[in-house]
Amino acid sequence: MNAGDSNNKTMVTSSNEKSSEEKKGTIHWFRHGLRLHDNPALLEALESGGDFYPIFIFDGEVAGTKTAGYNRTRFLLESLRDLDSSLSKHGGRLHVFFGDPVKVLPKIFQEWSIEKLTFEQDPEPVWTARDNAVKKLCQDSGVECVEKVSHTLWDPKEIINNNGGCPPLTYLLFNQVAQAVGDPPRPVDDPDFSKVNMPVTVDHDNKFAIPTAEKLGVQLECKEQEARVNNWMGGETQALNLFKHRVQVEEMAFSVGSVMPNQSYPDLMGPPLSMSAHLRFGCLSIRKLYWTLRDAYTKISTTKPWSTTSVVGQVMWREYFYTMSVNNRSYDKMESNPICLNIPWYEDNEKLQKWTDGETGYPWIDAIMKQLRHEGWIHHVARHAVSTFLTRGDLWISWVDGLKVFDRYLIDADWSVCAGNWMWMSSSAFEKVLNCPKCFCPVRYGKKLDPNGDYIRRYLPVLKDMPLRYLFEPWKAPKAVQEKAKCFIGVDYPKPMVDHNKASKECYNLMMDVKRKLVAQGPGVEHCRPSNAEEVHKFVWMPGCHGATKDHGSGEIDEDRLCDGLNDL
Ligand SMILES: Cc1cc2nc3c(=O)[nH]c(=O)nc-3n(C[C@H](O)[C@H](O)[C@H](O)COP(=O)(O)OP(=O)(O)OC[C@H]3O[C@@H](n4cnc5c(N)ncnc54)[C@H](O)[C@@H]3O)c2cc1C
Repeated sequence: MNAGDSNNKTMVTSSNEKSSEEKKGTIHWFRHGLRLHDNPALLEALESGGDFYPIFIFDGEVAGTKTAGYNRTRFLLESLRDLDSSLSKHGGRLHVFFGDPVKVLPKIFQEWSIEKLTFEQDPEPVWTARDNAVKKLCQDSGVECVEKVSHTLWDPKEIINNNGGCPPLTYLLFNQVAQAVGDPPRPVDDPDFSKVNMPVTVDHDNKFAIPTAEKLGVQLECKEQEARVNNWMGGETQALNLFKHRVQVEEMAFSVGSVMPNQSYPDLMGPPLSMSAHLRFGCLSIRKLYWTLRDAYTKISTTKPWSTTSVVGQVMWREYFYTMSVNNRSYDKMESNPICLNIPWYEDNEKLQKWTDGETGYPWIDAIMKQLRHEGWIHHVARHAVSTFLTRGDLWISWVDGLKVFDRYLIDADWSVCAGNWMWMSSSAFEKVLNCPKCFCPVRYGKKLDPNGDYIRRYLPVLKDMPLRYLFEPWKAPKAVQEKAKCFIGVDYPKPMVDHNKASKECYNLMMDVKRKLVAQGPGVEHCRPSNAEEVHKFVWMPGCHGATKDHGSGEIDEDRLCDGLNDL
């Protein structure tokens, strides 16, 4: 047996209680990793020969279903349908069950004479109790249980062990530890179904069928979700098509000495190009993405080694946030989270609701929040805009509240990646660059990224006839202009909920207070934070913004020194 085999990162629970003649079936249990390619646990199942049963179990939580809104649920169901269709090309099908895996599995172990269960490691601590219970169940019932690492590039526990037992708290440190551990494994071969028999159970009652969102109790949240303007579709087939396209785009960028065109030249209006939701559900293998891009980069940029500034470096952010969360069940909280600073955020449900509903009165912020609800995906730069507005930029409301909203509406919302990004952006950093009211001004930032206002007009049709001059601050439009645009501010579209100039200065001073108190307390709490200002500049889209702040002691901020590069707006 392969227990503890660290080479191929396999963890096995086994028992010899029953003889192998009595049992011949193998189950591969899909949870994340909703793909056939680069799926080492699936390969292990197929290697066994005999009867093979691919399954998925809805237990009310799997793959983040507990908190998912309509768009993410639909994305998951599409991914399952795609998987089912791919399996049917090999003569099989996906068998879907409902209930607690510890109750569902014993029945099918018996009914299908199962001797082996395989699954991909779900590294986040929210899944540990479930998987430990299933491993124990296998042990008790004499079923070999094989778990393989392929949702992440490295086994997060290996990184933690190599960092002296604790997670690397900065991205820089994470990269150093990962480098010391060595290259991640390359993708494994595509599956070969020729050795197995896939019994397709007659299912007159459709009891193994993939349910609808309604059956799962998830309803459309608004009519725009049906329209699918930007058509994000789940499934391995979609993921691989998109991947092919993305590789071409990245290769083209490498060949002209550029990196990360998706982030450097944000296209808010274009067709979906992001792979994050496919990576989140495992429709696309992270190792396939990493190695294809790294190889392409190395081939083209022969002089410069691949680096953390390329899209490969972006993928490392995902690893970093996953690794940090592994031993931390409170990673998505503030008070009980040992790597998050406690900040006395305001509690203001009314303001939180306005932000959630896209009714802040700042069109740039509201358009983003509408897109989030309608389509389930918003660009990285848009995430910066709304996360800073909610937290340190304007409203001084906890990142945990923002996380809950993202976790419901984003199709790529990952328990650890989402919380990690919110924590990093909002609460635990005193980097001057992040404490920059002008950089994150909801008017200036929007003008820079949506210079013609097309994005705002698409997601806020109520403002479609507002002249560009007033589009980002429509409250300044004279009454006659509002009348002509058929949009009265305060009636058809809200007045700004806060005055950004005042609110951002208050937030700045509050953040400085937190900093002063922490400094006075002596050696600081080790917490998740940016490594340095340069990293913030790479992570957050602030072109030309140098973030040089000067606090005159009285809380007065020298705004001209805050972000020289944005003066041209
Ligand atoms: C407040 C906030 C919340 C976020 N929540 C999530 C989330 O729940 N899930 C999620 O996948 N991303 C999240 N991100 C990160 C980022 O916005 C998305 O990963 C990115 O927009 C995906 O676009 P892309 O696929 O074109 O990225 P690319 O630039 O092409 O990067 C390739 C892949 O690297 C990973 N990646 C890139 N940036 C990051 C990052 N900052 N952190 C972690 N992984 C990254 C993603 O898997 C992405 O698909 C969040 C960012 C912020 C500021």
